[in-house]
Amino acid sequence: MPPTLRLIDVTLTYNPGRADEVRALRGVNLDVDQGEFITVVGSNGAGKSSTVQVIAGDVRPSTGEVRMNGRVVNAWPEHKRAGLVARVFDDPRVGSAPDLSVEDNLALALARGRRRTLRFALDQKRRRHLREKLSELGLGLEDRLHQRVGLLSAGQRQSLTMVMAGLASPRILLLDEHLAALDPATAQRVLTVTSTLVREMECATLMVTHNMDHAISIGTRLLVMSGGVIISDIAEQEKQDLTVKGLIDRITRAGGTVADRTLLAQ
Ligand SMILES: Nc1ncnc2c1ncn2[C@@H]1O[C@H](COP(=O)(O)OP(=O)(O)OP(=O)(O)O)[C@@H](O)[C@H]1O
Repeated sequence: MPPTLRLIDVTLTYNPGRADEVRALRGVNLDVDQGEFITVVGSNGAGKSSTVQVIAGDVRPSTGEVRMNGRVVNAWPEHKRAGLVARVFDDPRVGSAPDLSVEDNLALALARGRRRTLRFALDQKRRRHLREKLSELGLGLEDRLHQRVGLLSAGQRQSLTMVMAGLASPRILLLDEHLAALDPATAQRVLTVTSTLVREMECATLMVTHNMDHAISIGTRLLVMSGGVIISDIAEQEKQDLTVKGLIDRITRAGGTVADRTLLAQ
């Protein structure tokens, strides 16, 4: 079976041929299988977000191929990939509709997952199931099903976005610095939620983070990017023994730099 996600020699050049040309990706090769949970670190401008954008379909690679379940998807716009790819952004306000209730947001996500063949409203059984699912997160969301999402805290809202991503049954989940806007204690809680939900989803997951502790403590594989390429690909076994200092040493030895804000986040 082909990998769920495959990047073959992907390059991305912004503003080609102009004075402000930037070679954001210089040949990224990556295979991600179902169930793999990859954390991605790297200094500012390393190409992490560009990689996520190329996978999400925000931008097309300049050269190379993006494959999903064996199919080349370079030319697929974002909306065509929506059934396969779910994405959680750094801004907790982005992933859910503030004027709709928690329940209506969940119903929308569920409908998206079933490719809109489902009735919009939740029936009793599904409502019970969702309430159980929310209560497992330990954030009190199960008692706020009828409240407007705009009233939730940032951590609750980001957790809700994660649950919504799960309901859409994606094959690929992209977490683009999704903890960056949260205070450390909330980020830790949402990290636990992330771990639980990603395990249930069994998709191919990429999580971009500037927090080395998070990158080490969660997931099954760790990638380090620098200068538009992957400079280190660390498997689960090796990752388990890593310390933050060990990882930073490793990045420096591989020729990468560590951003100030990464160091500050430790
Ligand atoms: N729309 C754009 N137009 C021009 N250059 C861009 C654009 N987006 C990103 N870049 C440049 O591409 C390079 C890679 O950026 P990218 O955002 O992928 O890095 P990153 O690893 O996510 O960095 P950060 O951690 O700072 O978010 C950088 O030099 C950046 O300035």
